[in-house]
Amino acid sequence: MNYCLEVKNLFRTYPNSNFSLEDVSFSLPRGSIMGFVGENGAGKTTTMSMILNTIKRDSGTIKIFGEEMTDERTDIRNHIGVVFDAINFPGALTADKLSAVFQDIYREWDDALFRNLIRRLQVPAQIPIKDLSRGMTMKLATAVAMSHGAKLLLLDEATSGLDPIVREEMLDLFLEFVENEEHSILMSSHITSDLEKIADYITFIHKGKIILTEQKDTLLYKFGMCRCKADQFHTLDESEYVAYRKRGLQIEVLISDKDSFSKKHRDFIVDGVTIDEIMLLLVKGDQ
Ligand SMILES: Nc1ncnc2c1ncn2[C@@H]1O[C@H](COP(=O)(O)OP(=O)(O)OP(=O)(O)O)[C@@H](O)[C@H]1O
Repeated sequence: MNYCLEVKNLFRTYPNSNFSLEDVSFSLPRGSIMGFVGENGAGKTTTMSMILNTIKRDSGTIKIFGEEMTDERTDIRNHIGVVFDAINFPGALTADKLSAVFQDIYREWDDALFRNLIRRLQVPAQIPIKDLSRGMTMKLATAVAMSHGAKLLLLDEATSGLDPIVREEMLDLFLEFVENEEHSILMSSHITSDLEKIADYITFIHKGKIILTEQKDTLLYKFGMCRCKADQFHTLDESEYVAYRKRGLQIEVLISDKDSFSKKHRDFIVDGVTIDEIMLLLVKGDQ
């Protein structure tokens, strides 16, 4: 397969912190969107900052567009568009003026595309950035990330705090971005319903370790959740489930192939499962 991003065996510890990133590996195929999911403090921003090379890795390799990301490869960075939660543009500038600034910074800055995007996202072009709402600033950051010839977007909580209508507009933009099969997106979000709408792959990170990376359709249509009583649960072999969790008198059991499970166990009721439920079971359950 042709990958836009290949992250292999990343390790990183922080001084004065219990947290460590351990052996993080995943690959993002070109032309696709990967949702990056995990609890607060799981290591999503740390991983994305390493991909950008703004945080150093202790070991491991990162390949972007097939080439290794090193300190010298500023040319690769120019092809990565970034929307991080705490984006800081100079507050006194307007979106209008920002375009002129970026024209000098980015060789491939597309002023017409930028203006089209801010018009479409209804970002006021003449108001100083410091006076824009947080949602407007995130929309502006998205327009910037998409206007400098980026082939890979790193979106860290880019839609958090936005109302459902604006989020929908942003999701549409992301889908349009990857229509060109060369473009790809790695997107962290706690709003997993957004990822269910647009992601092709979901990667789960927990306490600095990747616990699952899978096609979204496999998770939503092949995985399943079975709720049963303890005596029923004890008839199952460990190899038949991914994780389970006791909730009151019920046991929730995560299944990786609900059709073959249902054929074998006709007395069990197996439902579909959401990304949130999978994460809860993987993180809070027993494997
Ligand atoms: N410079 C630093 N020094 C020490 N610890 C740090 C530093 N930066 C991050 N950490 C720790 O690394 C861990 C992972 O943080 P990170 O920001 O990557 O998590 P996250 O998954 O993005 O979380 P969230 O969903 O809350 O944004 C946290 O425990 C955080 O406190």
